[in-house]
Amino acid sequence: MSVSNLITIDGPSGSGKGTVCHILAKKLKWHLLDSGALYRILAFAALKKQLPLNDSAALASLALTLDVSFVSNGSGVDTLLSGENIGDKLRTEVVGQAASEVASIEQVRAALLARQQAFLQAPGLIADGRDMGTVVFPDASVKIFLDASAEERAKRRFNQLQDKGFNVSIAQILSEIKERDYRDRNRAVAPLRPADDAFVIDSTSLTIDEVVEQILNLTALKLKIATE
Ligand SMILES: Nc1ncnc2c1ncn2[C@@H]1O[C@H](COP(=O)(O)OP(=O)(O)OP(=O)(O)O)[C@@H](O)[C@H]1O
Ligand SMILES: Nc1ccn([C@H]2C[C@H](O)[C@@H](COP(=O)(O)O)O2)c(=O)n1
Repeated sequence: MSVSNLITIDGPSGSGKGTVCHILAKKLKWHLLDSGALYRILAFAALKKQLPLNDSAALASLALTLDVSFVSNGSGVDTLLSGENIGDKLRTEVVGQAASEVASIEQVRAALLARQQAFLQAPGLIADGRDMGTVVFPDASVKIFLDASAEERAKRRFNQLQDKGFNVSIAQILSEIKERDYRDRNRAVAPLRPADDAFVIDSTSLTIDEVVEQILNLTALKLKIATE
Protein backbone atom coordinates (compact mmCIF):
# COMPACT_ATOMS: atom_id res chain seq x y z
CA MET A 1 0.00 0.00 0.00
CA SER A 2 1.02 3.63 -0.49
CA VAL A 3 3.05 5.11 2.34
CA SER A 4 1.15 8.37 1.93
CA ASN A 5 -1.46 7.06 4.38
CA LEU A 6 1.06 7.05 7.17
CA ILE A 7 1.62 9.59 9.93
CA THR A 8 4.55 9.04 12.29
CA ILE A 9 4.58 10.79 15.65
CA ASP A 10 7.76 10.63 17.69
CA GLY A 11 8.70 12.46 20.85
CA PRO A 12 9.71 12.15 24.49
CA SER A 13 7.64 10.66 27.29
CA GLY A 14 4.61 12.76 28.24
CA SER A 15 4.67 14.96 25.15
CA GLY A 16 1.14 13.70 24.33
CA LYS A 17 1.90 11.23 21.52
CA GLY A 18 -0.39 8.47 22.77
CA THR A 19 -3.32 10.79 23.40
CA VAL A 20 -2.98 12.54 20.04
CA CYS A 21 -2.42 9.27 18.12
CA HIS A 22 -5.60 7.71 19.56
CA ILE A 23 -7.64 10.77 18.55
CA LEU A 24 -6.13 10.83 15.03
CA ALA A 25 -6.63 7.08 14.49
CA LYS A 26 -10.27 7.40 15.55
CA LYS A 27 -10.91 10.48 13.39
CA LEU A 28 -9.23 9.09 10.27
CA LYS A 29 -10.34 5.48 10.94
CA TRP A 30 -6.74 4.34 10.42
CA HIS A 31 -4.79 1.67 12.32
CA LEU A 32 -2.69 2.59 15.34
CA LEU A 33 0.77 1.35 16.27
CA ASP A 34 1.78 2.01 19.89
CA SER A 35 5.41 0.92 19.50
CA GLY A 36 6.22 1.85 23.11
CA ALA A 37 3.75 -0.86 24.16
CA LEU A 38 5.88 -3.47 22.36
CA TYR A 39 8.99 -2.38 24.28
CA ARG A 40 6.96 -2.31 27.51
CA ILE A 41 5.54 -5.82 26.84
CA LEU A 42 9.07 -7.13 26.23
CA ALA A 43 10.31 -5.47 29.44
CA PHE A 44 7.34 -6.86 31.39
CA ALA A 45 7.98 -10.38 30.05
CA ALA A 46 11.72 -10.09 30.82
CA LEU A 47 11.07 -8.88 34.38
CA LYS A 48 8.62 -11.75 34.88
CA LYS A 49 11.23 -14.26 33.69
CA GLN A 50 13.89 -12.47 35.80
CA LEU A 51 16.10 -12.01 32.72
CA PRO A 52 18.94 -9.52 33.21
CA LEU A 53 18.02 -6.36 31.27
CA ASN A 54 21.45 -6.32 29.61
CA ASP A 55 21.32 -9.90 28.27
CA SER A 56 21.09 -8.89 24.59
CA ALA A 57 20.82 -12.40 23.13
CA ALA A 58 18.14 -13.61 25.56
CA LEU A 59 16.11 -10.39 25.17
CA ALA A 60 16.29 -10.46 21.37
CA SER A 61 15.22 -14.11 21.35
CA LEU A 62 12.32 -13.28 23.69
CA ALA A 63 11.34 -10.33 21.43
CA LEU A 64 11.16 -12.65 18.40
CA THR A 65 8.96 -15.22 20.14
CA LEU A 66 6.61 -13.00 22.19
CA ASP A 67 3.00 -14.08 21.67
CA VAL A 68 1.36 -10.63 21.63
CA SER A 69 -2.01 -9.55 20.32
CA PHE A 70 -4.00 -6.33 20.51
CA VAL A 71 -7.73 -7.07 20.61
CA SER A 72 -10.46 -4.46 20.33
CA ASN A 73 -12.90 -4.67 23.26
CA GLY A 74 -15.47 -2.11 22.11
CA SER A 75 -14.27 0.86 24.22
CA GLY A 76 -10.53 0.29 23.75
CA VAL A 77 -7.91 -2.33 23.09
CA ASP A 78 -6.84 -5.25 25.30
CA THR A 79 -3.14 -6.15 25.24
CA LEU A 80 -2.70 -9.91 25.44
CA LEU A 81 0.58 -11.65 26.23
CA SER A 82 0.20 -15.41 25.71
CA GLY A 83 -3.55 -14.90 26.13
CA GLU A 84 -3.27 -12.94 29.43
CA ASN A 85 -4.62 -9.38 29.46
CA ILE A 86 -1.66 -7.36 30.79
CA GLY A 87 -2.76 -3.87 29.61
CA ASP A 88 -3.01 -2.38 33.13
CA LYS A 89 0.41 -3.74 34.15
CA LEU A 90 2.38 -1.96 31.42
CA ARG A 91 2.06 1.72 32.34
CA THR A 92 4.04 1.59 35.64
CA GLU A 93 7.27 3.56 36.07
CA VAL A 94 9.21 0.32 36.71
CA VAL A 95 8.08 -1.13 33.37
CA GLY A 96 8.65 2.23 31.60
CA GLN A 97 12.25 2.49 32.80
CA ALA A 98 12.88 -1.21 31.99
CA ALA A 99 11.40 -0.66 28.51
CA SER A 100 13.78 2.25 27.98
CA GLU A 101 16.70 -0.01 29.04
CA VAL A 102 15.85 -2.95 26.75
CA ALA A 103 15.12 -0.49 23.91
CA SER A 104 18.75 0.61 23.93
CA ILE A 105 19.86 -2.86 22.71
CA GLU A 106 20.43 -3.07 18.95
CA GLN A 107 19.44 -6.76 18.64
CA VAL A 108 16.17 -6.07 20.46
CA ARG A 109 15.31 -3.21 18.09
CA ALA A 110 16.12 -5.41 15.09
CA ALA A 111 13.94 -8.21 16.49
CA LEU A 112 10.94 -5.87 16.85
CA LEU A 113 11.32 -4.09 13.48
CA ALA A 114 9.24 -6.39 11.22
CA ARG A 115 6.52 -6.70 13.88
CA GLN A 116 6.12 -2.90 13.82
CA GLN A 117 6.26 -2.57 10.02
CA ALA A 118 3.47 -5.18 9.70
CA PHE A 119 1.05 -2.64 11.20
CA LEU A 120 1.14 -0.64 7.94
CA GLN A 121 -2.11 -1.75 6.36
CA ALA A 122 -4.97 -0.11 4.49
CA PRO A 123 -6.60 2.30 4.97
CA GLY A 124 -3.64 3.87 6.83
CA LEU A 125 -1.53 3.98 9.97
CA ILE A 126 -0.76 6.35 12.80
CA ALA A 127 2.60 5.24 14.29
CA ASP A 128 3.54 6.40 17.81
CA GLY A 129 7.08 6.05 19.16
CA ARG A 130 10.65 7.30 19.29
CA ASP A 131 12.05 6.17 15.91
CA MET A 132 8.96 5.86 13.72
CA GLY A 133 10.04 8.62 11.31
CA THR A 134 13.77 7.91 11.45
CA VAL A 135 14.05 4.10 11.33
CA VAL A 136 10.81 2.11 11.18
CA PHE A 137 8.99 4.16 8.50
CA PRO A 138 11.62 6.47 6.95
CA ASP A 139 9.42 6.98 3.84
CA ALA A 140 6.35 8.25 5.70
CA SER A 141 4.96 11.37 4.07
CA VAL A 142 3.86 13.06 7.31
CA LYS A 143 6.35 13.00 10.16
CA ILE A 144 5.71 14.81 13.42
CA PHE A 145 8.09 15.32 16.32
CA LEU A 146 5.95 16.20 19.33
CA ASP A 147 7.83 17.87 22.16
CA ALA A 148 7.13 19.78 25.40
CA SER A 149 9.32 21.04 28.23
CA ALA A 150 10.32 18.43 30.81
CA GLU A 151 8.55 20.48 33.51
CA GLU A 152 5.26 20.53 31.57
CA ARG A 153 5.52 16.81 30.84
CA ALA A 154 6.14 16.07 34.53
CA LYS A 155 3.09 18.21 35.43
CA ARG A 156 0.93 16.25 32.97
CA ARG A 157 2.14 12.90 34.31
CA PHE A 158 1.62 14.13 37.90
CA ASN A 159 -2.02 15.10 37.12
CA GLN A 160 -2.58 11.81 35.31
CA LEU A 161 -1.28 9.74 38.27
CA GLN A 162 -3.15 11.84 40.84
CA ASP A 163 -6.38 11.30 38.88
CA LYS A 164 -5.74 7.56 39.17
CA GLY A 165 -5.39 7.94 42.95
CA PHE A 166 -1.59 7.55 43.18
CA ASN A 167 0.28 9.59 45.80
CA VAL A 168 3.26 10.89 43.79
CA SER A 169 5.88 13.62 44.02
CA ILE A 170 6.31 15.96 41.06
CA ALA A 171 10.05 16.24 41.80
CA GLN A 172 10.40 12.44 41.58
CA ILE A 173 8.44 12.34 38.29
CA LEU A 174 10.57 15.13 36.81
CA SER A 175 13.75 13.30 37.74
CA GLU A 176 12.45 10.03 36.17
CA ILE A 177 11.40 11.87 33.00
CA LYS A 178 14.86 13.45 32.70
CA GLU A 179 16.55 10.08 33.26
CA ARG A 180 14.42 8.39 30.55
CA ASP A 181 14.91 11.36 28.16
CA TYR A 182 18.66 11.13 28.59
CA ARG A 183 18.73 7.37 27.90
CA ASP A 184 16.33 7.58 24.91
CA ARG A 185 18.13 10.56 23.32
CA ASN A 186 21.70 9.36 23.85
CA ARG A 187 21.61 5.66 23.06
CA ALA A 188 23.84 4.52 20.19
CA VAL A 189 21.05 2.89 18.20
CA ALA A 190 17.92 4.72 16.94
CA PRO A 191 18.17 7.59 19.44
CA LEU A 192 15.14 9.80 19.97
CA ARG A 193 15.51 12.73 17.55
CA PRO A 194 13.35 14.44 14.94
CA ALA A 195 13.71 13.01 11.41
CA ASP A 196 15.33 15.57 9.09
CA ASP A 197 11.96 16.00 7.34
CA ALA A 198 9.84 16.02 10.51
CA PHE A 199 7.56 18.89 11.49
CA VAL A 200 8.33 19.79 15.12
CA ILE A 201 5.40 20.76 17.36
CA ASP A 202 6.12 22.11 20.82
CA SER A 203 2.96 21.34 22.79
CA THR A 204 4.12 23.02 26.04
CA SER A 205 1.43 25.69 25.76
CA LEU A 206 -0.94 24.01 23.30
CA THR A 207 -4.12 22.10 24.15
CA ILE A 208 -4.59 18.52 22.90
CA ASP A 209 -7.19 19.80 20.38
CA GLU A 210 -4.74 22.41 19.06
CA VAL A 211 -2.07 19.75 18.51
CA VAL A 212 -4.55 17.46 16.71
CA GLU A 213 -5.72 20.35 14.51
CA GLN A 214 -2.15 21.24 13.51
CA ILE A 215 -1.42 17.64 12.53
CA LEU A 216 -4.65 17.27 10.55
CA ASN A 217 -3.98 20.56 8.71
CA LEU A 218 -0.45 19.47 7.87
CA THR A 219 -1.67 16.04 6.72
CA ALA A 220 -4.31 17.57 4.44
CA LEU A 221 -1.71 19.92 2.98
CA LYS A 222 0.90 17.19 2.46
CA LEU A 223 -1.49 14.62 0.98
CA LYS A 224 -2.92 17.25 -1.40
CA ILE A 225 0.58 18.17 -2.58
CA ALA A 226 1.43 14.46 -2.98
CA THR A 227 -1.62 13.84 -5.20
CA GLU A 228 -1.36 16.93 -7.38
N1 LIG B 1 -1.27 19.33 24.99
C1 LIG B 1 -1.57 18.81 26.18
N2 LIG B 1 -1.99 19.61 27.18
C2 LIG B 1 -2.28 19.08 28.40
N3 LIG B 1 -2.21 17.77 28.72
C3 LIG B 1 -1.81 16.94 27.76
C4 LIG B 1 -1.46 17.40 26.45
N4 LIG B 1 -1.09 16.33 25.71
C5 LIG B 1 -1.20 15.26 26.52
N5 LIG B 1 -1.63 15.61 27.75
C6 LIG B 1 -1.82 14.73 28.92
O1 LIG B 1 -0.51 14.33 29.31
C7 LIG B 1 -0.53 12.98 29.78
C8 LIG B 1 0.54 12.18 29.01
O2 LIG B 1 0.16 12.09 27.64
P1 LIG B 1 0.48 10.82 26.77
O3 LIG B 1 0.35 9.57 27.57
O4 LIG B 1 -0.33 10.94 25.54
O5 LIG B 1 2.02 11.06 26.45
P2 LIG B 1 3.04 10.16 25.64
O6 LIG B 1 3.90 11.08 24.86
O7 LIG B 1 2.30 9.10 24.89
O8 LIG B 1 3.91 9.48 26.79
P3 LIG B 1 4.65 8.06 26.79
O9 LIG B 1 5.66 8.09 25.69
O10 LIG B 1 5.31 7.96 28.12
O11 LIG B 1 3.61 6.99 26.57
C9 LIG B 1 -1.97 12.48 29.58
O12 LIG B 1 -2.66 12.59 30.81
C10 LIG B 1 -2.56 13.45 28.57
O13 LIG B 1 -3.96 13.61 28.73
N1 LIG C 1 9.66 3.39 19.02
C1 LIG C 1 10.01 3.30 20.34
C2 LIG C 1 9.05 3.29 21.33
C3 LIG C 1 9.44 3.19 22.64
N2 LIG C 1 10.74 3.09 22.94
C4 LIG C 1 11.22 2.90 24.31
C5 LIG C 1 11.67 4.18 24.95
C6 LIG C 1 10.64 4.47 26.00
O1 LIG C 1 11.28 5.03 27.13
C7 LIG C 1 10.00 3.12 26.28
C8 LIG C 1 8.51 3.16 26.60
O2 LIG C 1 7.83 3.93 25.60
P1 LIG C 1 6.43 4.70 25.90
O3 LIG C 1 5.40 3.64 26.10
O4 LIG C 1 6.63 5.50 27.14
O5 LIG C 1 6.18 5.52 24.68
O6 LIG C 1 10.18 2.36 25.10
C9 LIG C 1 11.68 3.13 21.93
O7 LIG C 1 12.89 3.09 22.20
N3 LIG C 1 11.30 3.22 20.64
